[in-house]
Amino acid sequence: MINDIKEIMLTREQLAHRIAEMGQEISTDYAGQEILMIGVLRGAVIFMADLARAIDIPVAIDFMAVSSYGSATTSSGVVRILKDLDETVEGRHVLIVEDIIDSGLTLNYLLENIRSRKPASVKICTLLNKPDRRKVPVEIAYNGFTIPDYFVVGYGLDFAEKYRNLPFVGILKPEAYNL
Ligand SMILES: O=P(O)(O)OC[C@H]1O[C@H](OP(=O)(O)OP(=O)(O)O)[C@H](O)[C@@H]1O
Ligand SMILES: Nc1nc2[nH]cnc2c(=O)[nH]1
Ligand SMILES: [Mg+2]
Repeated sequence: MINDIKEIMLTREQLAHRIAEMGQEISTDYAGQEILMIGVLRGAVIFMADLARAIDIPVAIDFMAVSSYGSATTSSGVVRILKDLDETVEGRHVLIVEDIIDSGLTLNYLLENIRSRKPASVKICTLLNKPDRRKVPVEIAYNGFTIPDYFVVGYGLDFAEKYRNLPFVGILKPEAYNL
């Protein structure tokens, strides 16, 4: 598996260091309050597990799964909910947690959807941000790393469901795309 990686972009130490910083910043910003962290399945799971443990105020966690907005056909920005929240959002401080923001279409939809449920507040936290690929603007409150437009895997991010369990973020060798 590691032989499929051309280059490590973010080492496990860099990830751990930055996530500790993000956890402290979030704990300070929300001091005296409680957060509802909403992870977007499946990529965000690994990041969210580490981030939650870097936060030292009370957090509840929940997850949503959405369908991708379509590949070959149209990129309409319409996202379908495959798994909805179990928790109620009304009156709570929501932090949406993502592994990566690319076109912004997924989050643009999710943000509107969560806002319609009347949270006390809602902010976005992402590990990685690829601004070069943005199609719709997204306001990010907590951004781990801004990265150039390479397809990356590891630390939750997959290629065809593989590589999510790598402890670092890396760039695949071209031959690894040939399944
Ligand atoms: O900004 P966008 O262009 O909308 O792209 C970002 C989304 O795409 C990825 O999810 P994916 O659909 O690959 O599902 P996964 O998390 O299960 O891998 C990623 O985890 C984000 O949710
Ligand atoms: N695995 C993976 N999924 C993505 N979704 C949007 N950008 C990326 C990326 O660079 N890697
Ligand atoms: Mg994916």
